[in-house]
Amino acid sequence: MSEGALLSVRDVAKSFVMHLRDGVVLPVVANVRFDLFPGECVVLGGPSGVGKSSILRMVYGNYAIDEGSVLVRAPESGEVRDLGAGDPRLVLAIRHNGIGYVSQFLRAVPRVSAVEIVAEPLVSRGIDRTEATARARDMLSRLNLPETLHGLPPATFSGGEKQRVNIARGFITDHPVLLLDEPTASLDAENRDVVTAMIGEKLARGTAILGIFHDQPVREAVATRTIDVSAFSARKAA
Ligand SMILES: Nc1ncnc2c1ncn2[C@@H]1O[C@H](COP(=O)(O)OP(=O)(O)OP(=O)(O)O)[C@@H](O)[C@H]1O
Repeated sequence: MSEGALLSVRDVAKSFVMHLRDGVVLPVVANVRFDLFPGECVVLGGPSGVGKSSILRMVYGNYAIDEGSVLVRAPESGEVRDLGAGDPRLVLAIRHNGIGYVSQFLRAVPRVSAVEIVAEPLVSRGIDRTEATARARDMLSRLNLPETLHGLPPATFSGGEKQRVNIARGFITDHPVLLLDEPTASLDAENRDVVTAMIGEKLARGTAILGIFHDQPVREAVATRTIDVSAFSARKAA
């Protein structure tokens, strides 16, 4: 692992095997190799279908990898661990205090209010519920979610309202590495600016961000480096 990096992806390859289609193999990426350092926002670029989301999901342990390693530095001990080995306990431990993830869509939890969804990561890390709730409300207000919605379950919220609940939940903790999959896709210009500012604050505190941003103004505002995923295309190489 590179000196000072929080995440090192080393020679990762991934194919999808379509079991319902006679086991057809779809190679996606190969030889994926990059590092992520504190305070940088690395943007995954390249055309649709090239494998950007797949890389994020492999780094988060959602997709198993076929080859290579995903090395993560533990926040307290500094110990380096390989998520690519596919140990589910390690994946859960790293999600707890190592890597945060804001997916494109909020997983709707029935009957749980927006403010509880946002406060939950703090409560599960031992923060008092009253304080966690207050911080969740502040973050939702900063993202312009009307107070009347704070106490309601997001199932009936608009796409942009759900996305803001998702962003608030992902940003409320301080994971050293934060993965963002198109966090501003459904947002209006005002809320895009709020999220851009929130990303800047995370970077200033040393968080390392890896993300996909189709929205060009946001991408230009936040990116410190871009990786063109076409360079890792397994189909081109095949
Ligand atoms: N779970 C899956 N099963 C089978 N194929 C998949 C799966 N996930 C992704 N793929 C395929 O892998 C390729 C890369 O998909 P991916 O979503 O990573 O691309 P992307 O670069 O993020 O695209 P976009 O910019 O359109 O979101 C695509 O051809 C997609 O069909």
